[in-house]
Amino acid sequence: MSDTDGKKPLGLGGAPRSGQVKQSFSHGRTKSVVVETKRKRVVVPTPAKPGAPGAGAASSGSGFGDPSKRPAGITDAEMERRLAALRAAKAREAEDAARRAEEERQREEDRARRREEIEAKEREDRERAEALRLKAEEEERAAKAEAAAKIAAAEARRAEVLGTRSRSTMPAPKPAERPAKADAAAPAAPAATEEARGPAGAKPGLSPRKTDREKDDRSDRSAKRGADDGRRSGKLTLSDALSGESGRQRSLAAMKRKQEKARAKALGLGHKAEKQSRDVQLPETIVVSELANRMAERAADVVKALMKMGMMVTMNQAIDADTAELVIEEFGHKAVRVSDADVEQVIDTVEDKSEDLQPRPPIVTIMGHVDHGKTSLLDALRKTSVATGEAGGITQHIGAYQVKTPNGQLVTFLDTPGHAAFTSMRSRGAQVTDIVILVVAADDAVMPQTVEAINHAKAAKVPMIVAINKIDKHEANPTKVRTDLLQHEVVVEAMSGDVQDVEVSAKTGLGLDDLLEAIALQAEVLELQANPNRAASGAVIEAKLDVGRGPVATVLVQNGTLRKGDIFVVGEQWGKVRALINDKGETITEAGPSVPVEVLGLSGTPSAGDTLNVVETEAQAREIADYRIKTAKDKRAAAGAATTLEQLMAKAKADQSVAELPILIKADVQGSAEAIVQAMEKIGNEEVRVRVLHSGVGAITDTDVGLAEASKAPIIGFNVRANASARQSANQKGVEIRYYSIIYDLVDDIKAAASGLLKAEVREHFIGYAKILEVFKVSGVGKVAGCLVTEGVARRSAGVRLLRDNVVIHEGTLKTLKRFKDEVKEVISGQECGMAFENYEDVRQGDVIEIFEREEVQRTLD
Ligand SMILES: Nc1nc2c(ncn2[C@@H]2O[C@H](COP(=O)(O)OP(=O)(O)OP(=O)(O)O)[C@@H](O)[C@H]2O)c(=O)[nH]1
Repeated sequence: MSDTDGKKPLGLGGAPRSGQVKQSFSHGRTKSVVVETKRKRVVVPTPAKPGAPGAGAASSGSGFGDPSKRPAGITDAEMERRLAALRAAKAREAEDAARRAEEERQREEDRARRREEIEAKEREDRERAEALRLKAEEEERAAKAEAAAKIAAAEARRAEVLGTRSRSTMPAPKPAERPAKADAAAPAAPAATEEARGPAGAKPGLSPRKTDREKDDRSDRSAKRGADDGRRSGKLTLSDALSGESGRQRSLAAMKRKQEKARAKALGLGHKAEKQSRDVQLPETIVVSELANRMAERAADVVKALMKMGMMVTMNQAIDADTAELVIEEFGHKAVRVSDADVEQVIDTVEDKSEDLQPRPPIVTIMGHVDHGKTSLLDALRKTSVATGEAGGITQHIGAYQVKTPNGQLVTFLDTPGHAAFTSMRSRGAQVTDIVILVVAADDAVMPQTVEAINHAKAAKVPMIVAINKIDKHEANPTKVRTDLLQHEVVVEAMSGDVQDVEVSAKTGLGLDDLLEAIALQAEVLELQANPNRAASGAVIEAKLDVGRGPVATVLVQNGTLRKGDIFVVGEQWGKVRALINDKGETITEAGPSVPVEVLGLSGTPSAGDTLNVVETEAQAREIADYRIKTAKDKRAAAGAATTLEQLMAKAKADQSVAELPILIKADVQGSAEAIVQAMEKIGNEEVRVRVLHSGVGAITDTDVGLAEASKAPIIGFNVRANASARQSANQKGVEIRYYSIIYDLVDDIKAAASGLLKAEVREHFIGYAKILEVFKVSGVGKVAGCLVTEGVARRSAGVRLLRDNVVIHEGTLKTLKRFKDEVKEVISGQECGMAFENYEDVRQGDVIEIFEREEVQRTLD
């Protein structure tokens, strides 16, 4: 650098030397070009410093290391400063090198120490695993020896019994062979250890039962390592450590399983119990524990299986049938789908064989008009006096009693307050009566309720016996009763008919024996039989909630024998018979066919007419009851949807075929009831009418609600109210009860309701005409008619008719009504507009559009 011109900056490296050259081109153009020339690098040797190996390298290029070769233009002070900096740098370098060497040495020491530790640990693990293996093998040997001993003993016994049976037919292991086999397995593990060195090989506990896959994996690993095994011997990688660890655990578990298997084998004489495949009844939903129960599996296993399928459920949760079916298949069973209603199938409905049938007492219901002496007659038959204890002389309870005839036959009497219970029982399918006794007072005549009773008996196809009561009275006229009955197609024997008639007096007891005889005769004709040796079934005659005894039901056993302790389902209730009490108030242990009993032990109060069925288990009973509650609820919800007057009207509007308004009328007196019925009959025309389903006198009862529910009719109460239970059931069933005290209000309301059933009248108003002048085709809209409104007004919302030569071609609505470019609501006469029809394209020039509006006018009944 001594030859520098002094303008160039000072640098350590051989900086390029540069100069400018002026180039000349044609037309006088010139260009200055910078030319750089690189100097040859001069290496200046510098004295090497002891202990600083890199010192020589640092001096290369500049010659600063040698103060005698100072570059030109450098002051002494500058030179000194540079040399000092150079020395300091060299010293730092030397220090760093020394530190690195020391660190390297320490790391080497650490590595050696860790290697030793790992090797020691591996040794220890190997020893422990070996000990465990030996212990397990020892136990296994013992178990096998035990099993073999048992097998040998069994074999000996069998040989003793059979005499000829050869030992060779039984592949029983000889006790001596077993330990040998077990020993043979032992060297296999060390061999594996040899084969795969390091942690993978450190699995002396690996059972010889290891699967092929595992063996393959292991050999794969060994092969992979192959070449560097020597180099990496004694090293423990994380994956090796983990796999070694899990391998050991698996081995222990495998050994345990093996031991258990050996033990089970020994106990079962070498045969594992065959897994049983079951048919599992599967309803629409099932609780996990119940599913496990039906499969005879552990609930925990079922929960586990469900978890594997991705369903996190507990054993008390319900799962759907599809999921349950998968689980059932998983466990190797067969699912048998049953619908919810199938729960009822457990009820024994098998027809009795004729040889199992035995005669049973007839069940007799006494019916008749009020005060004709029903209760008195029953009392006289029972020789008790229930009638005298009754408030106001009206029968207030439902009962069933058994009476013995003079010739020793039993007759079961049902005492019902009129016909409601009889009908309600029949409507529930509980046809409990075999014979109806129609009581007609000889001093009176055939009355409305007598006729009702006749109709009920005829509808139920139950034979009748006419008891002409109060024959003791001097004004009694039995012949009139007989002739009256003729009008109602009841021809008694005295009138050469086939209906038995007996003249009786409940007061004096006259003719009672004849009546019982007539019953016996009728029963004989009916050949009443039942099978007492089967699960009982019966009908609820009455049920109540007794303060002391809980829910109590009077049940008439119809078939089978009901016993104390029987589990049953009755309507929506279920229970276990805690006690049976007969009609005399005595506790009995069993009740056969036709025996009325009070049943204690119910879960709740059933309804009259409900059927009682004995089932096998409590679970079944509960399941059926739950199912019935659910279906009843659904039914109520469905029924509740259309029984108010408003709903009925709405429904009628939606369904134009309905033109009848059904109602039930209850009034305080007969006169009012009749007046209301007549007024109702006058409401309506040829399109609608009011239909009185039933009219009666007295409070609104459960029976009325039941009838109203069935016919989806409202109940009209005129100066009467519903009793508490009727109110409750009306609420439950969604039956509307309306109270009135002024007949005109009632008539007006019903008229309004019936008017709602009338179809609304549709009136059409013509509003304008438009003539099509031209037809355009507009993309996205279709054909648009360019029109002139010639008369009235064209309205967007109005109806339109297309007329061609005064013939209606199309009727519909407008898709668009435009005035110039704008969509408008209305265009008046004299203006031009564009119209397009909804879903219609065939418009032509010269066609006329008729525009009209429709109005619905609600009609009312006059
Ligand atoms: N003289 C006479 N009176 C009788 C006879 N049977 C019933 N009575 C009377 O008739 C009235 C009505 O008798 P009940 O047995 O209560 O009549 P019921 O048909 O059961 O009446 P309800 O319970 O209201 O349906 C009572 O006052 C009885 O004493 C009879 O054979 N002769």
